[in-house]
Amino acid sequence: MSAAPGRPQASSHRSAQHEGTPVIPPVLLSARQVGKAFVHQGQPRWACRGVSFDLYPGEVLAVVGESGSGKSTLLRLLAARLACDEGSVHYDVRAESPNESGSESTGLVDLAELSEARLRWLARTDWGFVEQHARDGLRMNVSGGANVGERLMALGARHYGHLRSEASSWMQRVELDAGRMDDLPATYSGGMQQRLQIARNLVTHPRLVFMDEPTTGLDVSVQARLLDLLRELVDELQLAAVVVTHDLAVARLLAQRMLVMKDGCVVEQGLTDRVLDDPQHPYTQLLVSSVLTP
Ligand SMILES: Nc1ncnc2c1ncn2[C@@H]1O[C@H](COP(=O)(O)OP(=O)(O)OP(=O)(O)O)[C@@H](O)[C@H]1O
Repeated sequence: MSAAPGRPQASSHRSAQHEGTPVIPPVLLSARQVGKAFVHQGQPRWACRGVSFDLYPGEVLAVVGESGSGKSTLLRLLAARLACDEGSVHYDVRAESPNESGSESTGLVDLAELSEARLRWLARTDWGFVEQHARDGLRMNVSGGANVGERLMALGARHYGHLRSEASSWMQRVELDAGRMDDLPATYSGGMQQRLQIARNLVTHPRLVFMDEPTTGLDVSVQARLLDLLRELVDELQLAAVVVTHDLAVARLLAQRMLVMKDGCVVEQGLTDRVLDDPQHPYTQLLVSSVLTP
């Protein structure tokens, strides 16, 4: 395992603890100088570059910026859906993840060093990924209940009665009528599909959920209720999340911290209230004032 740079080592934690300094919780996800380039008209062009931050368990980070600023690319790098061209992403891998060779590391591990089996395990159990368009995150040809039960089956659950009862209870938890569990998702409204996608992701109690514009494109009233629901679930389940949004109100409501991206780079980061109430970078000031100005 290669340690992420720039982080205090275990011994310095111990001495800080000794002196009565508050103990820093272990990092869940760590990005260091993360970058990705795509070829555009024969030339590589950086979609995002030089992004660094640490995310702690139970913490919600919003990534904001205008269209094309690199938010979704960053999210896909963090979730190992894309490989970094520069830098690295480390994740706190649990001991119970599959370890076929018996030699794979646990603790904070570089995602680039994980086997396909371990990455698949993370994606199906310890992580969730909520897509902007629910149909990209659902299996549209199986029932709503099967969509929720599927991730449990990936963990080895086979008892049909248990799978149905878990699916039913999660559907109710996201305010869906459990009586619709045998219906195909295509027969659900957009807001219902999004709630189903959230249930599908949370059924395995992931520690980290990636969300790409989770409420964009829905009616304003549906959006407001969905945001409340997400906030309740994040609190109740102590989820860590990285939420990509162009909507500063979503960042304010869901996230304790935020990154502001422009042209693939982070121009400002900090506590959400501080960044939104006292933006330092001219671009953040512009974003904030464009929302406030009628
Ligand atoms: N698969 C790809 N191939 C080529 N270029 C890409 C690819 N994905 C993203 N890009 C480019 O990378 C840049 C950043 O795109 P990205 O989708 O990450 O931005 P974004 O901030 O999420 O935008 P939006 O809010 O519109 O989704 C854009 O210039 C985009 O055209």
